[in-house]
Amino acid sequence: MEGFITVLTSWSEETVAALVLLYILLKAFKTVIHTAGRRPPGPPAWPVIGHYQYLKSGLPHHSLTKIAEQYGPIVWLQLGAVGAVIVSSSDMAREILKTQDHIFASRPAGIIGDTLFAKGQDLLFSPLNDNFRLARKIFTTELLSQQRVDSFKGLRRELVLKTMRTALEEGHANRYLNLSDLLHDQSMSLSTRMLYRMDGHAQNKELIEIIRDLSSTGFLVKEEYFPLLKLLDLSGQLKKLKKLSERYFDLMDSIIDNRLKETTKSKSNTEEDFLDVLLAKSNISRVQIKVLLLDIILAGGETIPDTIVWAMTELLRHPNVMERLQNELDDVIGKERLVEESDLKKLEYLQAVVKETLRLHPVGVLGVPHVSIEATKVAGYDIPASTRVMVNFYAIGRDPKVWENPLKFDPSRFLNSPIDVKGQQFEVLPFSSGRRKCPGMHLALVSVSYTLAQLIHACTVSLPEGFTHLDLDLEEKFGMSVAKKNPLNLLIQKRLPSDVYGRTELNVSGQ
Ligand code: HEM
Repeated sequence: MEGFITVLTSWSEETVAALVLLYILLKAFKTVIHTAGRRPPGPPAWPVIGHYQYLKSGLPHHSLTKIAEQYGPIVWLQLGAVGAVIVSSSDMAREILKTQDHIFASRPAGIIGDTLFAKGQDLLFSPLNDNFRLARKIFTTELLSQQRVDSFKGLRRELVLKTMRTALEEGHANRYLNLSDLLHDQSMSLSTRMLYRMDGHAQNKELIEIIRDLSSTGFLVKEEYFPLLKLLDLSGQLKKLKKLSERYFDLMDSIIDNRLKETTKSKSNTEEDFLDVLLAKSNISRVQIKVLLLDIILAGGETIPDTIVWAMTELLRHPNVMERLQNELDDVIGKERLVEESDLKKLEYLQAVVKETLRLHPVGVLGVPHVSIEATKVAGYDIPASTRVMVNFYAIGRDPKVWENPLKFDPSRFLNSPIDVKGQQFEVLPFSSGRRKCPGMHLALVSVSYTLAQLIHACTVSLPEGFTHLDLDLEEKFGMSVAKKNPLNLLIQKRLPSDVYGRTELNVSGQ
């Protein structure tokens, strides 16, 4: 009852009136939300809102994990007018993402996909259709293929060293800095340089503002679950999203126009970026180009820095793990040079640290909703067509039936273990699996591992005075990427002999 009242009191009178009207209409016309059949279990539902309060809670992946503990690994929720299934175990995830991938690999139509992504003409929000097949092929074989990701190795090195230079300069002046801010700047530069070679340009600043506004608007739009609210748009959310979308489309139009002029004047581009690749294709429209680029900015921009911040937080909370990682780096790299990306495959403990971070902190905690394209059965339960499906990756990585001491940060569990995070095994699925598996996985793993290795090998990282590792919290902030809520302020200083920095771009002024 409390949850129901909290939800209602947080909405305006008009919203409540609209909901009541919707309820009366549904009753009057005997709208059948549940078709006959044996549904998965679930908690009792409230009239009108159903189980929507579980999504509305600050951290939905936590409330959904609690429901799974009570009702089992497959649960039915009525989210306003939308029927949904939440799965929270590796067996159920295998069923959805592998065995019945052909039925569950589509995306539901929704407000974000419609408004920002031109009715799902991108990849992230595309239903299972020809657009999906084309976009997926472009992402996996061209934009984010291993070869393309490797071609940006020099760019990643340049940006990581730039980040470290800023950090060391601040550290030299005894100033603490917010690690998340620093890494988000690095990640945005990486995205925009890969996308269209621009960094620090005025248009780039405009893009950063748009993305910031988009993230703060949030991706759980309640109007999506209550059609009448969508019609009325009392909260103004839809209008706001439309405005942001127009700003983004205008900005990209000017970038594309400039590029077209540039390439007709001279074809002397040295390094092919994503915009070049997409413009060279005759089978995609300008709108598709814009929404595909937005996918990369939104899906990649925050997930990488947020994961590095989680890894650093866990390392600082576990000094023994930090020491073991530093020892590995010193043994394999030595203290006379910096880490290079080509060293990563030799750094087994580093890889285990990254996997363990992704097990406990899979930043895409609930992934992106899937939808069933036809009626089917899962674990003996009837799942109607058009059911929204969410996989709780957060719960799966912490499942006590699978993981011993699941809440302990212990990278050694991944040493000499056949379990990886790449979606082949279902015990841990930070990148999901199947047709919708994250196509940015290779870029993400190499970027996270390389940045983390540089920071731990070349820097000493200290907490503010008076803080110990016991003071570090793991509070989360929900969003498209689940980030650490409280800032991680650090003093970052040199760890290696001075001449190592002097021989690289890390020659910090005044040191
Ligand atoms: C640590 C970093 C990352 C994590 C944990 C992550 C996780 C995920 C997850 C869970 C999904 C949903 C899969 C599903 O629907 O079943 C996803 C989809 C996606 N990710 Fe990532 N991701 C990361 C980084 C990236 C990066 C760097 C990019 C691009 C540069 C990217 C691009 C995408 C795209 C385009 C999709 C949609 C795929 C589709 O719908 O077919 N991701 N990611």
